[in-house]
Amino acid sequence: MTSLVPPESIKPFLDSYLPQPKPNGLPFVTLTYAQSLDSRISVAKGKQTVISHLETKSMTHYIRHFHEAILVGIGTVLADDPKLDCRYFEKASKKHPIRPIILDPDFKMRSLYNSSTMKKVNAQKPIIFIGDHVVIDEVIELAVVPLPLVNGQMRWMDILKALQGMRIKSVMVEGGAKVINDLLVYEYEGKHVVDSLIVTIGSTFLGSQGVEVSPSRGLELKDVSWWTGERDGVMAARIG
Ligand SMILES: NC(=O)C1=CN([C@@H]2O[C@H](COP(=O)(O)OP(=O)(O)OC[C@H]3O[C@@H](n4cnc5c(N)ncnc54)[C@H](O)[C@@H]3O)[C@@H](O)[C@H]2O)C=CC1
Ligand SMILES: Nc1nc(O)c(N)c(N[C@@H]2O[C@H](COP(=O)(O)O)[C@@H](O)[C@H]2O)n1
Repeated sequence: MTSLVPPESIKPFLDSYLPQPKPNGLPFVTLTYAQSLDSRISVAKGKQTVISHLETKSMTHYIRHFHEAILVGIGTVLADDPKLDCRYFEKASKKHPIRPIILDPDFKMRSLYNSSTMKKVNAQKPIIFIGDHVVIDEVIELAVVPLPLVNGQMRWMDILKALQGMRIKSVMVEGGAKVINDLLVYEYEGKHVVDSLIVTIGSTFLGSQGVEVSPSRGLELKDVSWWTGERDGVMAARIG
């Protein structure tokens, strides 16, 4: 397998947004995704849509290289059947292990995992965050973390503390729309939990039927930087 190598100029651009140890011991959270010019991340619900050009797709793998875990919601798994691995590596023999984390309150992965591409290509088994109502009375090969649901939702701080308990020091959150829209505005004790926001903007419109990223309220960004490539732009920033 050949490594996905981003353009050289992306590396210094990303440098100050990559994970660093946090004084509170919680995992460093990078929120990153690719959107169209009309703020859509896919053409329709449940449809996988390529937005990133190769230069920014390879950037995503480069960013994965600096993280210990990669998190998506079950909606993304159902739509994309993702690999959630890291295909940027400096030595062919040294693949970077990145642990897939899936928010799956009803444990749909129980029946999906065996036929997934993830199982075929990714040696790192996912950790599934499930609702604590789920009954498991058979032997399963997946690692599950039951969490309480409040109005059907796991609290983000519960998720982050559970990751901290597993000694995971950095997590790259990639989507989908529900996860992104929630996390953009989530605060704990008055503070945002996202440490870096890295958004690829593809040179395309996906139309009004597309799955939209638009959080429930506006928010200010700081330390904003831009990189522009052949077809895509990338914005890196911090929230709040
Ligand atoms: N362009 C991009 O960068 C990306 C695009 N996508 C696209 O996004 C679409 C999927 O988006 P969504 O349907 O919104 O799916 P999603 O991946 O955000 O998953 C939503 C589901 O995850 C679970 N979930 C999320 N947050 C939770 C919480 N706090 N507590 C409990 N359960 C939680 C729930 O079951 C919820 O229905 C797909 O079309 C996919 O292709 C996904 C990732 C990245
Ligand atoms: N960076 C980026 N650009 C796009 O155009 C995309 N559609 C996505 N989607 C995300 O990448 C995951 C699939 O990638 P792997 O199979 O894991 O390599 C998918 O699940 C989305 O999270 N990302």
